[in-house]
Amino acid sequence: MAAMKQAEEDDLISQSDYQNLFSISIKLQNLPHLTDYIPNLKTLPNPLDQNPFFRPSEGFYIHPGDAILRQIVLELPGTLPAPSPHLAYHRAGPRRSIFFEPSSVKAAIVTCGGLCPGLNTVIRELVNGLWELYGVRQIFGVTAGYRGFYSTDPVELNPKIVHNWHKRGGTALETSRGGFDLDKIVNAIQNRGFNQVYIIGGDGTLRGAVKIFNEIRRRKLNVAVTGIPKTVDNDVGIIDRSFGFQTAVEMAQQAISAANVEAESAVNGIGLVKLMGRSTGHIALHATLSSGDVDCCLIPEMDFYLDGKGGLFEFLEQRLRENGHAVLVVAEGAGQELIPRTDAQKEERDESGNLVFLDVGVWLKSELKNWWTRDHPGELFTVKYIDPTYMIRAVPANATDNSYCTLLAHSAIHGVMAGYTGFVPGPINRNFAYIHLEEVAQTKNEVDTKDHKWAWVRSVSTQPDFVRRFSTVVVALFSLLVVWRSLPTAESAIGVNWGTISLHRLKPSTVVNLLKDNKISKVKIFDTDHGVLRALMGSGIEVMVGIPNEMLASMSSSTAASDIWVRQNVSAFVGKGGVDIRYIAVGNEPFLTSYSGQFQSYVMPAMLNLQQSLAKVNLANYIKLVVPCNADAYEAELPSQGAFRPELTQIMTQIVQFLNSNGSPFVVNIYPFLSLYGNSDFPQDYAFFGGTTHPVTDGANVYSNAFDGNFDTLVAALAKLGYGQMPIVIGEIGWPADGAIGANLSAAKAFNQGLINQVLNRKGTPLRPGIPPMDVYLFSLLDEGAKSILPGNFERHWGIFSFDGQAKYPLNLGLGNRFLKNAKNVEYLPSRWCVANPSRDLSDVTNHMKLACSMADCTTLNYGGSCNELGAKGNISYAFNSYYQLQMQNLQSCDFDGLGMVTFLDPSVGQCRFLVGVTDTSSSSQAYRNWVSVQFLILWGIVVFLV
Ligand SMILES: Nc1ncnc2c1ncn2[C@@H]1O[C@H](COP(=O)(O)OP(=O)(O)OP(=O)(O)O)[C@@H](O)[C@H]1O
Ligand SMILES: O=P(O)(O)OC[C@H]1O[C@](O)(CO)[C@@H](O)[C@@H]1O
Ligand SMILES: [Mg+2]
Repeated sequence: MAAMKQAEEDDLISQSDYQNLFSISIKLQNLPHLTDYIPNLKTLPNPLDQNPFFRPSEGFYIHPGDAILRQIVLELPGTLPAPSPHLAYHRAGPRRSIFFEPSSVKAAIVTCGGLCPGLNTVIRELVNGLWELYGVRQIFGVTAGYRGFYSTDPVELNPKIVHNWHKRGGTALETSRGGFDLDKIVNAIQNRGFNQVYIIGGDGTLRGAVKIFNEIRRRKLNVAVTGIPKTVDNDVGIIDRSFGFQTAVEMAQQAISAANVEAESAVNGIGLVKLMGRSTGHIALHATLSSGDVDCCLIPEMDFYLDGKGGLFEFLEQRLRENGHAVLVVAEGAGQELIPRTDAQKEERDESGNLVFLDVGVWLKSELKNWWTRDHPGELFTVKYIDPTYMIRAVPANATDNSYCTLLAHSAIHGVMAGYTGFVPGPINRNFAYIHLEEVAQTKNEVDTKDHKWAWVRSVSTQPDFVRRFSTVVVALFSLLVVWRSLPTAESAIGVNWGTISLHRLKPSTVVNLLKDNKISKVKIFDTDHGVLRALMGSGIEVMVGIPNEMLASMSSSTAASDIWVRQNVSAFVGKGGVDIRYIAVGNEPFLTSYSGQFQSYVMPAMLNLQQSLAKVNLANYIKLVVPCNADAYEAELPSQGAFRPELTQIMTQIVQFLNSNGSPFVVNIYPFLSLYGNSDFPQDYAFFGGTTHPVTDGANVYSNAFDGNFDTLVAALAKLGYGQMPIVIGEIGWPADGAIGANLSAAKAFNQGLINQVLNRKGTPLRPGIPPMDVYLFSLLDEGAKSILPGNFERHWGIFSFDGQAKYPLNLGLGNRFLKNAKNVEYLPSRWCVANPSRDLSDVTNHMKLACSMADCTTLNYGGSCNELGAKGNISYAFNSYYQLQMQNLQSCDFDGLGMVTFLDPSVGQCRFLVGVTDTSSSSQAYRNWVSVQFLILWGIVVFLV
């Protein structure tokens, strides 16, 4: 009885929880409307008022305030889950007033990209809906995708023509990839007098639609644009699911059944089915769940491997032994990084620029055969490979998808007739909503391999998780912490430095997701920013935190100071579900020559105090103290003669002894770029990894790159102190992509990829052959626009990602993904830029520019930078925009005494990117902005005074 009462009480929500629920903040997402840029458009009553079948009753029309919440699962009682504020979208459906006179409507419908069941239904229902609901009579189909706008005449459509189309697969309008020519498309829309444009397509198409919408808005045309999301892969974000997806899953059943029959009817038979899904495995997952015949499902979101313990072959071996057969489903994008490719194949793209995949099914089939012949020579074995991919997407939609397509088309029409533009209609939590085109174009829907659906797939099939594990002996030793974590033969790992001296700072949780998406499992930060540490909690990522040089004096003063620091910054975060702190960097390059020894005497005492503090909280064996040194701590003509700088010999001896007794590695930062930058005689190719015409010969050893030479100089220096075997971690290494001659995208890519390949190939160096550095932390993850440019303008451009988490170039980190994945869910400010007003005389702009650039980042404008060739006006616009974004697009910040103006057209030219800021106003970015505002006032005062 008491237990029941308790359970009832647990189910009750207290009054305060209700208050909590109703006080949640909700942000209604922006939905563009024609009146945003064409004021005073005439409205008309909705003709549905007169429609005998509808006879709109109370509540029929959608009210402007009707909204759909994106997240409807709340956690009560207790704190509400992220995100805060909760996002809401305008509800789709007919409006009381419309902004188009039906007789003046000229609608265009186009389909782009690959096929998908239901395309013809959407076209048919657009035609029927426009015709029947609103009385529109001029409806045209644009043929063969985007290129059709300008290369062929459109075809006139009416309900009679489209009558049977929903029963046909494919698209009666034809489709294509490529052919996106913005000017030609918008000119054609304008010339042909289209005022409603319905664009049906996938992620690429929607990105194109965003550009068309922006251009139409720039030209202030009375033309509404909507993008209707099409994808058989179900990879479009925000909406519940895309049309055609259910049909595809249903069709896949036939292939899986056939594979099962073939497998069952053979001795040691394997049925292998490839399904579509370039970057997401939704079809494979759902087909597996509903079929019940599948033994193993492989999707792009999950790595797998073939050989060895826990691998695919081991699993299949067991299945064949138990059942005599097995069925394997693989999504086309799975395992792409495992398939060997020629250089040409690595670059091959389709007309739209999508990477062309190799056939994972054909490859798997051949690997399976090789495995069996190798391990079971002479034993019967059959693999039947079925590729139903085009059959699946070429069929007409099933009943569920057909009715979905109908609602989708009608939602689009209602929105457009009501004057909305630049939007996508789609179901969110089973209610149709209008979503900003750009938001949809940027969001991807991937399979969440941590949710219950994927867990269920694994539990039904008992397929492996394909996570490589240490042997139990190693795990036991590891947990006893007697293992020398830095065994010279251990796998090297690529990690990254995450610095936060930024003007536009991404949310820490966004950055942690970026790390996870890129499978980066080691990160080095320069302090113990609690926002960053909180975001890293539970991520499983190993972290090196840092104590800034300025704090060394206090750390060295007493164990009381180090106790507090450890308690507040380390013990408060480690533990189950916490941050996996593995290293504490005591200072950052504290022996740098330019510091003239100011931190030198604090390092050892600080380490000793910190070691004691760690011991008090039982962390001394798990967390290692290290001292990242710059490579200027040692010197030599030739690597074998390497020695620490004479004035450092004593302290280095103490440090190295300390590191050795605690099982810690030596951490060094090596920058071949700086050698090249600071020395005009330095042979350029020696800085990279592709071989050199200027090798360095050191006795029997020949060095072909600066990194190896530098590394071995350190090895020799350590050997002189008696620690030639000490493991070495590269704390920072990288190449900037902008801001100097030689700092560009291709050089940065060549250096970083060369380095990663060399490390992962375990080549080692002449003094440590076959033993690469223990870990390598790339410098850096993101650009930091607020860094001092004393060393050079390049200092703000070290990121492999730009400040907003967008990959600058394709880079294979060797961690499982073939390329870098961009940050997801970045909350940008609106797509607006501030530029120089072309109608104004700009001769008085100098002070404005100086001020803008003293606060915002203009380093790319200088010689060697990506925006160096903009010309005078372009430079001004760039400076204005950088400042405007820094000020969170505050309208006044684009004034510049009337010389600036806001534009909706992206002024970026070639590789010169005019940024749009991100909306996070948290922590240090805000602090920095406050700081710059003060500086601004001071500077402004000075300028006024000087004038
Ligand atoms: N970033 C972009 N900007 C402008 N147009 C684009 C962009 N990406 C793709 N497009 C254009 O959109 C059209 C369709 O793109 P794509 O071939 O990638 O198919 P999709 O719409 O993504 O559909 P799916 O991949 O589901 O078949 C093509 O005409 C292509 O040129
Ligand atoms: O062979 P095509 O027409 O380029 O299309 C193949 C691609 O289109 C899709 O069906 C939709 O994106 C993918 O699943 C597939 O990779
Ligand atoms: Mg696509």
